[in-house]
Amino acid sequence: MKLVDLTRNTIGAGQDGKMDASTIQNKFLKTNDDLGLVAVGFSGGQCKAGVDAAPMALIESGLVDQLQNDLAYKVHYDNEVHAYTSLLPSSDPPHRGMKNPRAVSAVTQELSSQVYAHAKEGRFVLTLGGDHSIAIGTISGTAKAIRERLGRDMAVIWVDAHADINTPETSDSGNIHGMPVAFLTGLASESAENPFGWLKPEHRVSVKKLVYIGLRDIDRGEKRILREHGIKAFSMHDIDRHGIGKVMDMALGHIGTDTPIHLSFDIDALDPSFAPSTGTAVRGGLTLREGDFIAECVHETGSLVALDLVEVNPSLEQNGAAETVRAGVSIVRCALGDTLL
Ligand SMILES: NC(=[NH2+])NCCC[C@H](N)C(=O)O
Ligand SMILES: [Mn+2]
Ligand SMILES: [Mn+2]
Repeated sequence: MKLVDLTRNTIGAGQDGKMDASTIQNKFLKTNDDLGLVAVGFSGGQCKAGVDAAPMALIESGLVDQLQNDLAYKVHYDNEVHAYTSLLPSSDPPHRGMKNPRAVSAVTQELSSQVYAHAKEGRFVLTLGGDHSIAIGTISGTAKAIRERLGRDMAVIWVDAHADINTPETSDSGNIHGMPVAFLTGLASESAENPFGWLKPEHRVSVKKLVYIGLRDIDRGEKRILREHGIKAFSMHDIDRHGIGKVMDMALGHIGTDTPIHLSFDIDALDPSFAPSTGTAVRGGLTLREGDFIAECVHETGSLVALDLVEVNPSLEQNGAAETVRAGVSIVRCALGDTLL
């Protein structure tokens, strides 16, 4: 394992006169500047149309351009927003109360191997969603690649108003975007008829390496799951009490310095005044600055290996769409090492 190289921890141009992708040396990636980008235009984990248009909106607002030109990343991108239409079943009746189970399963399985292919090369993986069900694909893909490359388990920081840890049985809505964490941690029962039977042990993450930030709308069954498994969670109440600085110290302290981190950022973690265009907005959320700060702190660890940005829905609250997209771009930039100075 590479140690943090303090000589690179300087601001601006390196010795060769070229900008570094980041001044923070990443401990777990092959290079500091290779970035795999996957754009996922998928909305089947919930019922509102429009979240599939987010990757295009983010890219059109200049995200890829900024990653390449401002932040000096080598972006590996197939120039396609994947809708996975050929994988979608013609008929997809509910299963154990889940809506669109076959579609979500097929799409996340394919996405998992796309993310895996980037992560296996030692690249940072940025995935633009789509609804949060896609995290079944992204996190399983990075977890598997990190195990194979480094022989390590990966941690997940889940920034969200919601815990998304319903099992099909505890879910009231049947929307799979409220369940990805249950499948990824193996908490959703693993009977033979599980549509996510393709998820194998190497795809999973431990509940012990899972940390939530920003929670404020948790279903009854989810509260029980969080309590029973002693899952680390920082709610908006905790952020009000301690401040975001202390909360980040505690969250990162729980993970430790020797563990690769996958950050899954649901834009609805932000208060609707900053990010109104999202399918399940909840009042009382993070300020944009707090969201950026979370992303900056995770970047600073030098342990971040992947980022998801999900649940931007430009067709909702049309007046706020541009602002929500801008908030998403800002979070991504901060997680990738953009700093003010
Ligand atoms: N990724 C999200 N925005 N999830 C919202 C989930 C809302 C609710 N807990 C449900 O299970 O349906
Ligand atoms: Mn959410
Ligand atoms: Mn979510």
